[in-house]
Amino acid sequence: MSANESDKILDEKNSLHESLSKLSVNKDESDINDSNKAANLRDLEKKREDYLEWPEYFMAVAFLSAMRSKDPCTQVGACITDSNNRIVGVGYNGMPIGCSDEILPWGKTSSKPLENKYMYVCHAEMNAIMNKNSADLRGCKLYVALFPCNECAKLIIQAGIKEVVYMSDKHKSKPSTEASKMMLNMAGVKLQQFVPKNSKIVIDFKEIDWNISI
Ligand SMILES: Nc1ccn([C@H]2C[C@H](O)[C@@H](COP(=O)(O)O)O2)c(=O)n1
Ligand SMILES: [Zn+2]
Repeated sequence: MSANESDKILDEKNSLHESLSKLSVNKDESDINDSNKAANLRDLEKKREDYLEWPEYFMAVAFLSAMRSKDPCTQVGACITDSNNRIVGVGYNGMPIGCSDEILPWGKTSSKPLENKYMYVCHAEMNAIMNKNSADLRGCKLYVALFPCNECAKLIIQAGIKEVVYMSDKHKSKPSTEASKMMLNMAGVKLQQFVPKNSKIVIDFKEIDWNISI
């Protein structure tokens, strides 16, 4: 055999080898795809593990209702639940029913108390209690974004709510928070700061594959 012929045979052999190894990579990829598909199908036959737990769900409901607030500075939501984990009241901070939130002030820096929101705004906790859809709130839990003020603490206690789960205690050095804590502790209301398991809970209408046109 000539040197030319032997080079040609070697080239053909190499190219065959290359094609075979490409085929085997493609086969590996397709094996991985198949096993991913099988795993996904198996997942659809099992209970989901990444569902929202009750506290996450109730705090998320509180935060969602806060999004209804027209307060330009602080939006607070509250959610009350009974011992069967049923939501029995939801509220957010806003002006009293029948009092126009176009007319009453939303500012807080006027030297005239009547021109600030504080005189008028109903707090989220108050609204959640007033909006209750069950006969009474004895033994219920209240989930709220901000620690309740002293006025709301009185309502919580009188309503018979037994536990407050709050997210932020950022006004802890205010006298109204101190008075609130004193009363809630005296009345035996359990206070628990919420530690979120999810840093984000997202509702993305566009991500949901239900043929929704947005
Ligand atoms: N636990 C709380 C604390 C506050 N709020 C509401 C009441 C006002 O609209 C606002 C406080 O005004 P800021 O001084 O933060 O501008 O937040 C509530 O509903 N519940
Ligand atoms: Zn309050």
